[in-house]
Amino acid sequence: MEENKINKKNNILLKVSNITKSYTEKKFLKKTVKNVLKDVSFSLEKGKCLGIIGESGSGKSTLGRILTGIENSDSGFVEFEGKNIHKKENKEIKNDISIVFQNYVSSVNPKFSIAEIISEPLIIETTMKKNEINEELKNLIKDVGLSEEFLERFPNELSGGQLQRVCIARAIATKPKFIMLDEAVSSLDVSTQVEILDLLQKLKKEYNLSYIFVTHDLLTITYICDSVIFFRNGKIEEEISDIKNLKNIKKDYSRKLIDAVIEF
Ligand SMILES: Nc1ncnc2c1ncn2[C@@H]1O[C@H](COP(=O)(O)OP(=O)(O)OP(=O)(O)O)[C@@H](O)[C@H]1O
Repeated sequence: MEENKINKKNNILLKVSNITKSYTEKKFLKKTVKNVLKDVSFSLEKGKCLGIIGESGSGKSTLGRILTGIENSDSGFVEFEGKNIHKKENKEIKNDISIVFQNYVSSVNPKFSIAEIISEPLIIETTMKKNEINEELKNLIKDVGLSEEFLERFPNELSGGQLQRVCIARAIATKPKFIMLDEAVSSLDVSTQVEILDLLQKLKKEYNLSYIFVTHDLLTITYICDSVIFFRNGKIEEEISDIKNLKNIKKDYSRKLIDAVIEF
């Protein structure tokens, strides 16, 4: 039992402890403080996919920005392999973390070719030479299920699903250990969603990745995640550590989210 606990501890990739975050809003010269995240704690095991589901405005994207180091929390901390990601001396952790957003169109520069879009992180974050980058681009585009000729194209010449594949290729380019997927399939039609989720499953194995999938869609979670957190008003309402036990949820709010899917 004790050995189990130690193994589990060694296997933690991301540990989130007591995160709080508030924003101050000005309305008609009056300042109001909105508490968006309230004492949020959880962890992600290596090689796993954790789903975070909640209603619109519950704070999922804010949490995603804090977990990836884009934004600071007011209190609490996020550790990646035991190191605080918000400390300057640990800034190299950023290379181990990537993000894929819902809006693939605004995520890319329309004036850049697909080759330029995918190579951007390789140019910024690695010391690879031009010919090495060109070779790597061919591998990456193939790994996301597109042919080499796509490298010459521009974003407006791709479908939504193809462009999201390009964003995924860019996200895996520097071989991160962790990808935050923020509503990454929500803008796609259902059959393309399944294709992208299958691709993410394949890449998870090939690249040894761990995911957090932030979404309002339970079907996406049941398709790809190992565990799920139900998020409400900036707080964890309930956590199911094995997605197979989803039927054992206790809280009314989680039940409501599940029933909404079943009715659909
Ligand atoms: N930079 C900001 N300044 C002020 N308020 C913000 C900011 N970012 C988020 N908020 C507020 O924080 C709350 C949570 O927003 P967030 O985008 O994290 O929720 P969400 O669960 O991801 O919602 P959705 O699913 O609609 O994207 C909202 O009320 C939002 O208006």
